Amino acid sequence: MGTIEERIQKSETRIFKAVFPSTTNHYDTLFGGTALHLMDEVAFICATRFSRKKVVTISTGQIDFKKAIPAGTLIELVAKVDSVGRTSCKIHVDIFMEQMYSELRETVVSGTFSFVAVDENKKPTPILDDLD
Ligand SMILES: CC(=O)SCCNC(=O)CCNC(=O)[C@H](O)C(C)(C)COP(=O)(O)OP(=O)(O)OC[C@H]1O[C@@H](n2cnc3c(N)ncnc32)[C@H](O)[C@@H]1OP(=O)(O)O
Repeated sequence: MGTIEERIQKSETRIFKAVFPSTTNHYDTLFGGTALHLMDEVAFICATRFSRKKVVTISTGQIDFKKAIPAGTLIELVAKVDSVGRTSCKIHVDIFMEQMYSELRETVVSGTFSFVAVDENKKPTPILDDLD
C-alpha cells in the first residue's frame, strides 16, 4: 500500500462546486452551514481514502471564513491529511474561490477536521495497519 507519505499524496481529495442561488443566504453568499457540510464531506472522503477504513468525525479545529463567497462563483474544496496518530488523523481543508470568467482564484475558507477509525463495535482501531 506504500509509505505514509505516498498514502497522504494519493488521498488528497478535490471537489468542485458551482455556487448556485439554492446554496446561498439572504446576502447572496454561500451559507456558512453549507460550507461546513461540504468541508466535512471532503475531509471524510480524504480520511476514508487515506485509511480505507470506517472513520467518524471526532472534532473540528478552528474554521476561518476569510471572505464571503458570492453566488455565481466556482469553489474548489481541497482536503489533505495533515497529521496521523494511532487511531486518528487530522485533515486540513481549504476552499478556493474562482471567478467564472477570469483566472482570479483565492483561498476563502480553511479549517481542520479530525477522524477516528472505528471497528465493528464502533471502538477506536488503528488508522493504518498495512504499512510497507
Ligand atoms: C462520518 C460521520 O458522519 S461521523 C458522525 C459524527 N461523529 C460521531 O458520531 C462520532 C461519535 N464519537 C464516538 O463514537 C467516539 O468518541 C469515538 C469512537 C470516535 C472515539 O472514542 P473514544 O473512546 O472517545 O476515543 P479515544 O479517547 O480512545 O481517542 C481515540 C482517538 O481520538 C483522538 N481524540 C479524542 N478526542 C479528540 C478531540 N476532541 N479532537 C481530536 N482528536 C481527539 C485521541 O487522541 C485518539 O487518537 P490517537 O489514537 O490517534 O492518539
